[in-house]
Amino acid sequence: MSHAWGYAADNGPEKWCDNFPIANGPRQSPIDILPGDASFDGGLKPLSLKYDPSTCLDILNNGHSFQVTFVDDADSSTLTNGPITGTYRLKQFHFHWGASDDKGSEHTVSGTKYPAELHLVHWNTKYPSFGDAASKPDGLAVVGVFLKIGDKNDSLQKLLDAFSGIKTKGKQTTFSGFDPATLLPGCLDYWTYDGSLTTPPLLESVTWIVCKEPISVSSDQMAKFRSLLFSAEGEAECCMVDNYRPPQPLKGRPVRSSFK
Ligand SMILES: COc1ccc(C[C@H]2SC(=S)NC2=O)c(OC)c1
Ligand SMILES: [Zn+2]
Repeated sequence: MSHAWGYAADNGPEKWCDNFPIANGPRQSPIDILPGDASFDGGLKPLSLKYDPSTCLDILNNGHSFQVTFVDDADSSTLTNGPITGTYRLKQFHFHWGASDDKGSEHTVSGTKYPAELHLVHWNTKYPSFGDAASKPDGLAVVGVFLKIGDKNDSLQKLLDAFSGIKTKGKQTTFSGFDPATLLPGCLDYWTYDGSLTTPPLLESVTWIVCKEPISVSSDQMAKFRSLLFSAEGEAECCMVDNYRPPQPLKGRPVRSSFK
């Protein structure tokens, strides 16, 4: 496999196990969520997501997706309650999407793929840093939100309007005052299970919290996602599409729901 992992045939998800054997581990993500097999857990608390737009720092094309990064040196933007204990700080959010509207999400629901999926990445403040937390079994909590084709999403549009500055791999621009709460669905019912990062290093450190309700995105907006490039300036252009890992074996893990 070429050194750098990616999503192409020669370096994509089917090849990641060559350099990252945990790819075949016991708690890999994403998964296909089967609502009928999930167990309602009345002990699960509602999610408490409290985000401060002033902690929004920049927007970056990292060559795999685009991400918006937050200042995380204080408990300004946090996730508490839900299935987790303690306080987790928002580090970044990013997306996964397809080359067409019929695919793109990482998690699926009864085999249904959504055109895109948002990941809001939080780290457990019982550890000194994000990097340290990323290697611990309770280190990270990622909130996943599905995107479904429908009305234009004005909050997403603010991200898309910044794409001119981050078209190629490695490009980054300042991006301030964005409130990630505007990307959340109205209903915060969720499924939760123990999983992993969905890209190398595939660390099994994520408490997954997948929202049942999707947010909307228009087909024109999805086309704009696909205008980003995996490639760097000056390289042969490679459209940033199909940057999703397919569902992985559940291996006996319980999936709980916060709703009946
Ligand atoms: C510690 O090193 C990493 C590496 C990659 C990602 C992003 C991956 S993991 C995910 S969920 N979705 C993605 O695309 C990380 O995010 C927490 C952390
Ligand atoms: Zn992700």
